[in-house]
Amino acid sequence: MQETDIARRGLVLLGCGKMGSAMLEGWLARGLPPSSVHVIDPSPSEWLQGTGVNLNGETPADPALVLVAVKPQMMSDALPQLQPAAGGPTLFVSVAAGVSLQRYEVMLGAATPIIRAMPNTPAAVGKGITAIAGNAQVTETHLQTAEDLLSAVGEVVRLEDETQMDAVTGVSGSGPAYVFHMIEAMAAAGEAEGLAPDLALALARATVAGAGALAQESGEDPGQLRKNVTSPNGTTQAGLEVLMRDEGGLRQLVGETVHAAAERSRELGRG
Ligand SMILES: NC(=O)C1=CN([C@@H]2O[C@H](COP(=O)(O)OP(=O)(O)OC[C@H]3O[C@@H](n4cnc5c(N)ncnc54)[C@H](O)[C@@H]3O)[C@@H](O)[C@H]2O)C=CC1
Ligand SMILES: O=C(O)[C@@H]1CCC=N1
Repeated sequence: MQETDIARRGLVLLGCGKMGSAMLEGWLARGLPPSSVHVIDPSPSEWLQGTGVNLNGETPADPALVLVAVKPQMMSDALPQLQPAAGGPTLFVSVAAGVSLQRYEVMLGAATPIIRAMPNTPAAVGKGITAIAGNAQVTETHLQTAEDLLSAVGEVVRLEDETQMDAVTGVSGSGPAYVFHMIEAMAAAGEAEGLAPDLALALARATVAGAGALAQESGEDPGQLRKNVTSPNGTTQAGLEVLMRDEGGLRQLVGETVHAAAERSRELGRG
């Protein structure tokens, strides 16, 4: 990461659990100096303690950016401690599911530039995707600052409308968990077909990773990539007939899965 405003004025990370750590790991790996990061977390992990970041000490009065990564349920306890940085030049970025820009404006004041972001944990290896939407105080420069930071750990997309954030959360925020479960399910199925557990897991993991990389790098439509694997009357066709049965199967299950996650995000938004 280049010498940026963040490297000079500092970044405060409020909450460094699974998502905060995933992003921090990505930023440090890409050259953000640990000395510019100030983490507030009452239960720091061993990994965090070994990173060299400033931990639970005094934070800069006007950091370039405050990244909020506590659980939505902890927000009203955790956020007030950063109130002194609000209303000035500091940009607030929150990754909490379901917490609306309007709720942040109530807590931080409507004069504060606030960006709501939805990242995902592949950020830890630079392969995340984050959607962002800002309040009325957010300028193009703020959006670019957030994009610079978040693009260090993967892709960034801007949303036209904050209400799209619930659907984004259902697809890409929670999505890695669905894919990890697919790996678990394929490995278990391999075992059921007689493979040793280690071998079944290695095959499932490499297949999901390889298919993901091919889908990303080839630029080919995923439907065409699927057809490329499927020989007429061959093994894949036999498998897909189960997975895609009666227009239902996986497509329906994934639809219900994403809908449930998006609905939960809407529910969290209602407080
Ligand atoms: N885990 C994921 O894949 C994703 C999570 N998110 C969002 O990220 C946020 C954090 O989620 P996770 O990292 O999964 O949860 P987590 O429970 O792993 O991390 C939350 C962290 O906040 C800390 N904390 C608790 N009270 C605090 C306080 N008063 N001040 C400062 N820190 C405090 C906890 O010690 C913990 O380390 C949530 O709002 C979630 O919606 C967003 C996208 C993906
Ligand atoms: O499960 C959650 O609530 C968070 C938000 C998206 C992924 N993890």
